[in-house]
Amino acid sequence: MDFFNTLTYKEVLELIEKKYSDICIESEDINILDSLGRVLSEDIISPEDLPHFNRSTVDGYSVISNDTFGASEAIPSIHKIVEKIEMGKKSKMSLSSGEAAYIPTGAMVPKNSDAVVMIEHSELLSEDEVALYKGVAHLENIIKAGDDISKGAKIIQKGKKIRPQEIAILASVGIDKVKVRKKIKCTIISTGDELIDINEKIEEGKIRDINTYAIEAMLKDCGCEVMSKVVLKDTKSLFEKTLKEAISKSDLVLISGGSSVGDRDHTYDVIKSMGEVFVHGISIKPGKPTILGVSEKTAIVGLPGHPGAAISVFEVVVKAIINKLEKCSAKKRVGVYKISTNVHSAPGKHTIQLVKIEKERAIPILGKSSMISCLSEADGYIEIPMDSEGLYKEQEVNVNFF
Ligand SMILES: Nc1nc2c(c(=O)[nH]1)N[C@H]1C(S)=C(S)[C@@H](COP(=O)(O)OP(=O)(O)OC[C@H]3O[C@@H](n4cnc5c(N)ncnc54)[C@H](O)[C@@H]3O)O[C@H]1N2
Ligand code: MOO
Repeated sequence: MDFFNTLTYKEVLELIEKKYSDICIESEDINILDSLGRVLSEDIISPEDLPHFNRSTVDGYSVISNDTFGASEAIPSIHKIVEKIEMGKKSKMSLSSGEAAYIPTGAMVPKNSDAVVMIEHSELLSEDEVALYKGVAHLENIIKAGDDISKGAKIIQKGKKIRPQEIAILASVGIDKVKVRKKIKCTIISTGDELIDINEKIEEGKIRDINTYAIEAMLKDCGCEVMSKVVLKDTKSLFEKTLKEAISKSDLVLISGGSSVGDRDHTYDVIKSMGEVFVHGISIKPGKPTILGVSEKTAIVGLPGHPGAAISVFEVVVKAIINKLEKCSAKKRVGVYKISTNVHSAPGKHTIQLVKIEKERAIPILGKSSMISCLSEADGYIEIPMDSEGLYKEQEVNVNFF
């Protein structure tokens, strides 16, 4: 007999897409330097060309390329130096045939010039005359206006999580503020008569509260804001009051423990009394007794109490919910490795197997989901789909990094 109405992992991901589509996190305008790790809520259109003038990519002599045709070590082309271009200044000249202008890397190429000869291939004959020992092709050593980014082009798509690379591109076209999703407001509720805080004296039968700390750290790592966290005894009335308050001030409530079907496991009933429960049981290992629900515009997740299971479910389920709420397109950081040994998986279950990377091999870390030591040893995890019988030694696997 099974008290759970277990769904497949794929079905759960589809329900996340459907059931949380009405929850939309508002946007705010922020300075680009504060936007690291935030999710863009608008497409970014470049207001200008980059570069916005033709620039030299080398130190040398700006010329008309045709003039240098056939130039070599034996027969250089001789040019009159008509200008010494300075950085940050507009070139004053328009080159005529037989002329050259000295130009530093990054400076503005004069009018009519279409190539630059590197300084290594030149010899000053006098103050205003230079011999060029190498011919250059049209546009050689020049980056043209708009070559990198053209005005009006979409340079970053909405939904992108901002990294230093995005800050660089925003700066390059003079954008100092962007619209991003506000931080998701979260509340953590941990339940369990046995739980004591980390600075209390340990007694037999008591368990130190790990999950409140781990969940807060994971939420912060995802860029969420933890509004409050509370540790409760397994008392239904207190649980109801706390969840009601949490729903009123949060976009996402994470509950740890009490998600199974024991007589002290109230999470399912309490969420149900306040809204809809659409998942109770997922065919994943670990993490079967996971609950997903929604009340008004708040997503509610009941995580299994075992810390290993709670963390695994956070990785594969809660992160998908966070991405959904923020409309974020970020992908997981994945590496392909060979597995060091055969791995058996649970038939009919989507298995989340912790691994560490050593000598370019993914090594499974075997232990129960209640064993916390495995987590810190792991560099990431692999997912073995429910229709697979396991993995063979040396088979290639995708490692999702923590
Ligand atoms: N009859 C069944 N029993 C259980 C099943 C099942 O399918 N049928 N599934 C097992 C699995 S798998 C898990 S995981 C647990 C999850 O149960 P709960 O979510 O109700 O979690 P608790 O019973 O409250 O706690 C389980 C375990 O984890 C410890 N725990 C709880 N909270 C914390 C915390 N904040 N920090 C550290 N450790 C915590 C708790 O002391 C228990 O040892 O259900 C199985 N049972
Ligand atoms: O979620 Mo449980 O073992 O699958 O820890």
